[in-house]
Amino acid sequence: MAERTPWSLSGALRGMFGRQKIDETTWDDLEEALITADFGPDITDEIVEQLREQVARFHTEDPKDLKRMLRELIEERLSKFDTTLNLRERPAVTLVVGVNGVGKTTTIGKFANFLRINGRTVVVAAADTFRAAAVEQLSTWAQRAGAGIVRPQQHGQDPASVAYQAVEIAMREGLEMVVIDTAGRLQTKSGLMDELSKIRRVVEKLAPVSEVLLVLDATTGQNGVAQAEAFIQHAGVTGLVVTKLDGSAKGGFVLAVQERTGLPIKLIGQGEGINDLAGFTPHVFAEKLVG
Ligand SMILES: Nc1nc2c(ncn2[C@@H]2O[C@H](COP(=O)(O)OP(=O)(O)OP(=O)(O)O)[C@@H](O)[C@H]2O)c(=O)[nH]1
Repeated sequence: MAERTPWSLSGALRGMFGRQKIDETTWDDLEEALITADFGPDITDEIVEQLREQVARFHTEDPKDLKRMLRELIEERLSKFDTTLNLRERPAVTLVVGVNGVGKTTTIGKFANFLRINGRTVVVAAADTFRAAAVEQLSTWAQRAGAGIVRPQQHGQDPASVAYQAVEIAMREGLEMVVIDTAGRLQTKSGLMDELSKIRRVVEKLAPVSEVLLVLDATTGQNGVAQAEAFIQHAGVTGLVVTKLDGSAKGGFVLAVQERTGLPIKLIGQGEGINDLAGFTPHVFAEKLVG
């Protein structure tokens, strides 16, 4: 995981854990820190209440105990979801979806690189067939990652046919991973959402889709949860990727989005570099979050 962790609560909690004893100010400060970090009001209330109970039960007044309890509680809640990527099929097909500009193409570049480092053969499909710049951007990433690419043969070609071709090539050439980039779309545009269902249906004529990853930008905060819902309905999302955590103070978004959608976070993006992508490990994340 990258070193920069602006989403860590440690700064916000420093004053509070620096005091001698837990008192009412401690609880106010904790609540404020959790709200600021975008845990959302409901989860914040639940966490504060559970910690108050634990502190009373263990008769402790030591802020260090409270810090440990907070870390453990967040880890326990994050761990309720299975964050492992399911890439056992051959080829394993991953469809990447999300609204404009959240970081889909960048994530695919980093993901292809991650798979290559782990010894997998990869082909990416540029199923964003209207934006030539998007195809070029993906092509540059594919080259850097050492992955093959299937591009549209003409402007505006049916995205489903590009995805289909990529899977076909993977099957013919024995490539292990297919990662499909899709055009960014607003969750309100039903035509574009139907297009996603079509890509999926067409690909499934050849091979099952192993993962449908919905990319969410951490800086959008709770709004991201609303975005997720339409995609879950139309694209059969299996996991989330949270990007731009490096530019966000909203580490709590990770727990909020997981609990509110019921979908596991499978990858996190923390920068624009090819190595700035990591699998999601609740223990590591909770430790970095609470400090
Ligand atoms: N800081 C930071 N920037 C990121 C991250 N991921 C993506 N970006 C940046 O976000 C911007 C948009 O990324 P893209 O990958 O083009 O987003 P997209 O979702 O494919 O965009 P569309 O194709 O327009 O839908 C680019 O400037 C990326 O460099 C991240 O984890 N951290």
